[in-house]
Amino acid sequence: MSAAPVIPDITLNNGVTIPQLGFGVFQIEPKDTKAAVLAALETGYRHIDTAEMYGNEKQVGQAVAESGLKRSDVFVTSKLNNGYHAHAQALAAFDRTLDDLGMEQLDLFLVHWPLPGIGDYTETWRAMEEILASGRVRAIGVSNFQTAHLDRLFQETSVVPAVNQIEVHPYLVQDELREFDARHGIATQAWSPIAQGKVLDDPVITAIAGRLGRSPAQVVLRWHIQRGDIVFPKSVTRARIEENIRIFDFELTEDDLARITALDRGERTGPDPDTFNWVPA
Ligand SMILES: NC(=O)C1=CN([C@@H]2O[C@H](COP(=O)(O)OP(=O)(O)OC[C@H]3O[C@@H](n4cnc5c(N)ncnc54)[C@H](OP(=O)(O)O)[C@@H]3O)[C@@H](O)[C@H]2O)C=CC1
Ligand SMILES: O=C(O)C(=O)[C@@H](O)[C@H](O)C(=O)CO
Repeated sequence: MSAAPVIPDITLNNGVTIPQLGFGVFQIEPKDTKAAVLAALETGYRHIDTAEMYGNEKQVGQAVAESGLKRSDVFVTSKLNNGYHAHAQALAAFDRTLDDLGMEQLDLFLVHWPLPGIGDYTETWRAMEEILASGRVRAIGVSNFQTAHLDRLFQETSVVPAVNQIEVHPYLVQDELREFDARHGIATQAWSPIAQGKVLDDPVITAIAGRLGRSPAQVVLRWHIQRGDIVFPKSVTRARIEENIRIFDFELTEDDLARITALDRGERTGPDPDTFNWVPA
């Protein structure tokens, strides 16, 4: 196989850098996770996105440890699960995440969901600020926060989140929230970047892919990269893991970008953050 592509870094608002393309592990069974993450690291990915909710932090940690790479060469993100928003529980959950990953320090820790109907995410965020101050995580951020949730954090807490990880793909382009993030120095991370496959047979995308001799997934991932977002497609399929990283040797035109953005139809594949208040039993 040819040399691994060079993946650009994005500099977060506290100076920490993160590879713009990573590898997501949602819905990868624990038994399959180590092999998938090792395949991604062998292919050249240096950024893994996991969460306590995914039940595979241990296997992510094992893959990083067994990869032969230095710990500092791999950027690892995890997320605080929904049942642990209270201050003491958030601190304890972070300890468990580090233990499960088998790491001394995490690169990025996120509040997974705001849960506006049940918790007080400002209390949660103060716990995150304490974790940051402890030096055991290099950056903290949020996930699925809408502008009103962020505004409340700005008013009542001190540290501006480094990232906001939200659902973004051609059927949910989220330009208003992305612009709000950017105005406040928050990097946007686009989850479900290919909408779990739902956008790949769209005629606009297949036509651009055909013209460029690329796959639909490569075109969509390239659209995210040129918009400046951070992405981490998931796959357990070696050929797709390799395909999804080979997006740094071609460019979409301004017209391609605009045509893909115009596919927006406000369609979510996942829950709506304003109404999602699920906590594990
Ligand atoms: N913060 C949050 O609330 C959320 C965060 N996330 C994060 O975002 C990551 C990515 O999102 P995810 O929901 O997994 O969905 P993705 O948009 O990454 O799509 C994954 C699906 O697409 C398939 N696929 C991957 N590559 C290709 C390809 N080149 N061609 C065709 N099909 C392909 C995969 O199949 P296969 O594996 O069989 O190859 C899988 O079914 C997650 O893994 C997680 O890390 C996701 C959801 C919510
Ligand atoms: O994958 C994630 O990070 C999620 O938060 C999702 O699992 C989300 O909670 C969901 O899809 C629930 O049905």
